[in-house]
Amino acid sequence: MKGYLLLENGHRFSGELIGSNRRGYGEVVFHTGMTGYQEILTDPSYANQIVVMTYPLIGNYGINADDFEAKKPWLTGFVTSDACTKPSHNACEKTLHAYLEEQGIVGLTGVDTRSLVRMIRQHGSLKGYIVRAAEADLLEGTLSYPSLPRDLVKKVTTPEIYQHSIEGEHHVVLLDFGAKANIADSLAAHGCRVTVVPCTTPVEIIRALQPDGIMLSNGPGDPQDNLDLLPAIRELGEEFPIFGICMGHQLLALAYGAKTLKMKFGHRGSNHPVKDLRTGKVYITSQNHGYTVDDASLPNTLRVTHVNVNDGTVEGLRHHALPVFSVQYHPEAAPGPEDARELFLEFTSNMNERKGHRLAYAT
Ligand SMILES: NC(=O)CC[C@H](N)C(=O)O
Repeated sequence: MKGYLLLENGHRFSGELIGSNRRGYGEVVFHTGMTGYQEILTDPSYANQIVVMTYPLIGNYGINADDFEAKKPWLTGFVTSDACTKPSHNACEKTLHAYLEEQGIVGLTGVDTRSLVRMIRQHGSLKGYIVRAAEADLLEGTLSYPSLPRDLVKKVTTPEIYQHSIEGEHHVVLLDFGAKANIADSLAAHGCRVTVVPCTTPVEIIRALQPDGIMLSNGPGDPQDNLDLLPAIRELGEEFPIFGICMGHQLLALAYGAKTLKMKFGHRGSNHPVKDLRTGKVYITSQNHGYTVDDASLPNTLRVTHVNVNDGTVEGLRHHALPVFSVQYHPEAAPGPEDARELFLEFTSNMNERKGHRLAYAT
């Protein structure tokens, strides 16, 4: 069935509807990864966004049982140039089309994604609807393009505390702002027992879990919609090593008094170069964010450790005195390169050091 992506600037892009034929509304963003669409579909950070894949052929290895980043997709639409109907992979369980349909997500394929992405790059991010062609003419002119909801993190966070892994040398409490599964998996792979908690869990409850360190996860929407969560983050930083990823990085920066800004169209892809200013080393990283920490607003307590090689934006921060650090990119990748995995070692070494100090205090 024919469908359209109707953009708030009045432009429309045509294609074939796939998946659910429910109308989809969201901020239209693009991702430049050649692979990893299953992880992108289920990364909660895409809540209320319509994701356009710039790589033309998507769906060619189908959907498998292992690569989900969350139980369900939170995005509101998926746009491709060519969605493959005959996937081939030994782990493939279903087609992209079947998965979108089963999850109630609308997709649009056969779209001129090149010109769509050029438009987004020129104009900045745009909001849009995916609708059936039959509806489009009736709707156009009557549609409004409201801002995204401001409670997205609270919508996607776990409703209750749960144990992700029960064995491990270090106990990490993961504050779930919309966490990708691979963050907890990567912690477990680095010898951590992980307890996942709702983003609003009070500090006393976190303290009672006796963590060795705190992980602040990725998450959807504008970081400034979560100012109520900042006092707890500040308080936790006084007591525990902290590692923040993406939304976790932005909230950490806000907690110490920095500001965040909306970027023109963000960074979403699997090959963003990031430089570690301490070593001069460049990492190829996986990214998905539309906001950035404003380096001009950084307080004296925070140091920039990493910058984006393409546009110079802040990619990593460290507290000047506390074992608290964060990155804007995704060291857990999924999808993407694993160059930055060593940050998990930095976190476990901070937790070891804290244990050393505690032992020293005890003797
Ligand atoms: N992946 C993330 O955590 C994204 C953080 C935030 N929602 C942004 O777009 O910048």
